[in-house]
Amino acid sequence: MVQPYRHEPLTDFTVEANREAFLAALKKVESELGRDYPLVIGGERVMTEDKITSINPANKAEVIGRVAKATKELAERAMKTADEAFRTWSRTSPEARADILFRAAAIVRRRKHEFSAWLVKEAGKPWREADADTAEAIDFMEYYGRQMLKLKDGIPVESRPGETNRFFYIPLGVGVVISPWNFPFAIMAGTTVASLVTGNTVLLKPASATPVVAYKFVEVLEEAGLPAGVLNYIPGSGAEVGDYLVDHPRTRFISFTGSRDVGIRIYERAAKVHPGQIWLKRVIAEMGGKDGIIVDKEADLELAAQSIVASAFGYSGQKCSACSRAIIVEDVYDQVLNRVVELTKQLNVGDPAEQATFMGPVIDQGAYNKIMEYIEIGKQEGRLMTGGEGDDSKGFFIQPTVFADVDPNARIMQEEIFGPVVAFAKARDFDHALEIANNTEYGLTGAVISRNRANLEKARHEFHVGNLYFNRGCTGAIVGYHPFGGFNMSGTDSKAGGPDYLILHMQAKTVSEMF
Ligand SMILES: NC(=O)c1ccc[n+]([C@@H]2O[C@H](COP(=O)([O-])OP(=O)(O)OC[C@H]3O[C@@H](n4cnc5c(N)ncnc54)[C@H](O)[C@@H]3O)[C@@H](O)[C@H]2O)c1
Ligand SMILES: N[C@@H](CCC=O)C(=O)O
Repeated sequence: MVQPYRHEPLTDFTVEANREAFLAALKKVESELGRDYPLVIGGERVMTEDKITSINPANKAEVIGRVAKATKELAERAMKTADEAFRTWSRTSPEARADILFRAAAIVRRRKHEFSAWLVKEAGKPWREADADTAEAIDFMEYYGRQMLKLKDGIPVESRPGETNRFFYIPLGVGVVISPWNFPFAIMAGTTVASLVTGNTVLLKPASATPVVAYKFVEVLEEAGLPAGVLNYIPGSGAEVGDYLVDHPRTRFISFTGSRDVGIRIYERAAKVHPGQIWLKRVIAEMGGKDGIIVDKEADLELAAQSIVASAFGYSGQKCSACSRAIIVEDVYDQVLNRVVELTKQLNVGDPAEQATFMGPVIDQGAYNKIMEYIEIGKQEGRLMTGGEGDDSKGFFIQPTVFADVDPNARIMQEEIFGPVVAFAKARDFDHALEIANNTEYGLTGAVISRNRANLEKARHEFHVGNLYFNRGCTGAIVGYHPFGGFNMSGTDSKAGGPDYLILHMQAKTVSEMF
C-alpha cells in the first residue's frame, strides 16, 4: 500500500553530518563539471556539433556542461518517436506509471544532496534554496503518483435502472513541456511527471541556462523504468525549437512555465489550427508575477520585516512569487521600512557554494543587465535606501536593493524585474493598501501581515491573487499543501501541486451501457 503523502522535509544544515554530506556532494559534482551531454530521443543518445554551454552564474569561467542542441529536424524526429510511444504508454496501467514516479522519487531522495549541488553550481542557488528545489521535485513525484491512483477509475456518476454510466479520464497525446531556469529541478520535473503519469508522452525542452540538471533527471526516470521514447530530451533555442513544436499539428498540449511575453506568444500560436491537426491544443501556462506584501497598522512588525526580506531576496528575487512590492499602511511605514533596510544590510551575498551565503548571483548577463537597468529606473522613481550596486566581473552579483516612497503606478511597481529589488509604497489605510496590491496585470501571490480579523477577511475575498498568505511571506508554496498558480497575466491558474492539476493533462470520457 502507498503511504499517505507527506512533503519532503528540508535539510537541517546545523547538523554536522548533513553539512558534511552536502560538502561531499559539492565535491562530487565539481569533479563532474565540464562534460558533454546528448539529446535523448527514443532512448538513443544524439550528439550535435552545436551545443548550449551551461555556466556557473557565480563564476562565469566555470563550465557546468555542454549540452547538445536540438534542431527542427531533431525535434521532428523526437515528435515522431513520442507519437509512436504514445500508443503503448497511453495503455500502460496508471499503477505502473505511478510506480515509476515513486521509484524515481526514491532514487532522487538517495541522491538528494548531489542534485542540490548541481543546482548550486548550475543555477547559483544557495544551499537552502537548492535543498528546497530538490525537495519540491521529490514532492511532485510523490504527490502526482498518488493523485493518479485516485483518478485512475474516474469519478462516479449517476445511473438509471437498466443503465450503467462510467466517467473516466484518458490521456491526451504528445505534450511539449517547456520549463524555466529558476526552479530548474522542481518545475521541470513536476511538469514532466504530471504529463507522464497521466499517460502522455513528452518532449522536454528545458531552459538553456539549466539543461544539465534536466539531463540528470531524464537519467533517473530511465533508471526508474520509464520506457524509451516516452520522454524525449530536446534542449534548444526557444525561438527555433520552441516555436516549431508549439506549432506542430501533432502537439496535443503544451505545459509552459516562464515569462509573460513567451507565455502569450505560445498561447496565441497554439490557438492556430495547422493543416493535419485534428484537435484544439491545450495550453497550461504558468507565467510571471508582481507580488506584494501588505502590512496593516495592527501587525507584528518584526514578522512583517522578516517576511518582506525573505520573500524579496530569497534566490536573489528570482521567483515568480517574490515580493517586489511592499505596501505599508502609513502609521507603521517608517518602522517597517527601517527594519527591512537594517535586515537587508545584514544579508550575506556571495558564492552560493558557501554554506553561510544567503544570496548568490542572478542567472546570467541578460538578467544582470536588465535588473541593473531597473535599478537605474528605480533611482528616478523612488528613494534608494540600500543596495543598488552590481558586480559582474566574476559572476552576476547584485546587492539586495530597497527603494522607498514609490508611486504605485511607477514602472518598478508594475513590471516584473525578477531580481533582488523591492519597492515600498505608502498606503493611507488598509483599503488603499488592497487597492494598490490589486493594481497590477498579474495575480500570482500576495501576503497580508495583520492582526485585524476583519481586514484579513476582507483580503481573503478582495486580494485578487492565486496564492494568498496571511501572516507569512509570499514565497515557498508546498506541493499538496499550497496548490500554486495565478490569475490574469500570471497564467492559466493551473494549480501545480494541487488536486485538480493532473486533470488538465487528460480528457474525460463518458461510457453509457444499457442492459
Ligand atoms: N507562475 C509560475 O509558476 C512560474 C514559475 C517559475 C517561473 N515563472 C516565470 O518565469 C520567468 C523566468 O523564467 P525564464 O526566464 O526561463 O522564462 P522565459 O519565458 O524566458 O523562458 C521559459 C522557457 O521558455 C522557452 N522559450 C523561449 N522562447 C520560446 C518560444 N518562442 N517558444 C517556446 N518556448 C520558448 C525558454 O527557452 C525556456 O525554456 C519569470 O517571468 C517567472 O515569473 C513562473
Ligand atoms: N512555487 C514557488 C515559486 C515558483 C516560481 O518561481 C514559490 O511558491 O515560491
